[in-house]
Amino acid sequence: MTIYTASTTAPVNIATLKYWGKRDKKLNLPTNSSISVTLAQDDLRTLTSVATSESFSEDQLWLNGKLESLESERTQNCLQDLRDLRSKLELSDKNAIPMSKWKLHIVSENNFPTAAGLASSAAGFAALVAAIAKLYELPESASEISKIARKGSGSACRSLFGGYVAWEMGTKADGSDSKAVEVASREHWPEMKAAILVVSDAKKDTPSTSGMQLTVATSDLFQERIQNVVPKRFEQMKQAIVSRDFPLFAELTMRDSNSFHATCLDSYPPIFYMNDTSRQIVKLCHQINAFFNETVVAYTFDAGPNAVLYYLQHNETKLMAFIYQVFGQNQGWELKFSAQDLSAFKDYFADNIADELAFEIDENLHKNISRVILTQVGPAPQNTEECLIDTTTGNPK
Ligand SMILES: Nc1ncnc2c1ncn2[C@@H]1O[C@H](COP(=O)(O)OP(=O)(O)OP(=O)(O)O)[C@@H](O)[C@H]1O
Ligand SMILES: C[C@@](O)(CCOP(=O)(O)OP(=O)(O)O)CC(=O)O
Repeated sequence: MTIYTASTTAPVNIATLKYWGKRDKKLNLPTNSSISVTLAQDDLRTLTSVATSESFSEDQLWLNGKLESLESERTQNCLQDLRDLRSKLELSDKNAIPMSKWKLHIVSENNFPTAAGLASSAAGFAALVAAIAKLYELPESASEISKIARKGSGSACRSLFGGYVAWEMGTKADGSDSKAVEVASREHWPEMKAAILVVSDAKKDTPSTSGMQLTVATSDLFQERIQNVVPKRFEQMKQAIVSRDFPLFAELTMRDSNSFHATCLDSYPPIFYMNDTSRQIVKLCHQINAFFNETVVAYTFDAGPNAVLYYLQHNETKLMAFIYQVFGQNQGWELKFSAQDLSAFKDYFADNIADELAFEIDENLHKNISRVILTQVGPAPQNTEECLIDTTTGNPK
């Protein structure tokens, strides 16, 4: 019996204008539009292989080597939509293989911790949907496919694109206009880099889905955010990206992270995603920008304490002089920087910063960080020849 396979890698994306709140829980329709930067896949990615064959008896998912349930309504919605599109294709092309009726085997691996607030669900659902779309040879555009990933996890729709991405909230009740679109390609602004400070013990306070439901239901501040703050910011941030205006992009990003976490605190009972370490990092970023009298860094925090710092390549030495000074003892530096780069950061700190410093650096801050992930803006999901499925058995290799 022939087994057909396809494999795709998909990226993580980190929002600079946050999605927080649903107007429809089943379809994952948001209460505001959002914007994100797609990160490079050498550092953070999901690899998903899918297989289908007339001989398979049930849909199965292996995630990081373990069988996982495919029962969740969200996953079922994704599989159903993909099968519907395949079935449409089969009706229009009598030679098409009737795969839409066959079961699927899905094998997926994340090269980073799952469910640790590193947007694994975004990369995970984007990879799942993109791999099946490839297997089914669907002709639909990335924006169309993003609507299916959205049903898996809202933020996953943005991982269907590389570079700078908007999720347009849409207004229709059926969600047909709630999709991801490209704001600018990676090539438009390739200088954008990201440093993720993974805060130890990054256990989630409240899952995103229930957290945002609570905020929608109880926060007064949230109404102000979605009605007056975000719509304006959405346009400004797109403009900042198009014109490569880092100071504006950075200020909007930091303000939006703060605004999102303020609505969490304003929920009742309150939700705390940031912790003391997160707050110290916020303060440090403002101190760094004030020190240089220039915006060299922007922070943003998702539904957890990990910090994502955005900065431009040409400011790397200035920023990393500080960050390496504080977090140099953490893991992750050698993966991206040579010994020469690292000593350049040290020298810059010693020669240009140490004597001028008007604030104290907390020498213990690194103790609350488990590792540093150094990455940059990256491309859309990629087809790959690497396959996690044994093509003779249809099971994981
Ligand atoms: N490769 C994958 N394929 C399919 N589903 C995945 C994959 N990776 C993660 N998921 C799904 O996403 C869930 C984790 O999502 P969760 O929102 O809890 O964490 P997160 O995405 O890491 O954090 P956050 O969304 O707050 O950044 C997993 O339990 C699994 O159901
Ligand atoms: C804070 C966020 O990261 C929230 C992401 O929420 P999810 O996309 O994980 O939520 P569900 O749609 O319920 O799966 C902000 C963002 O990525 O825009």
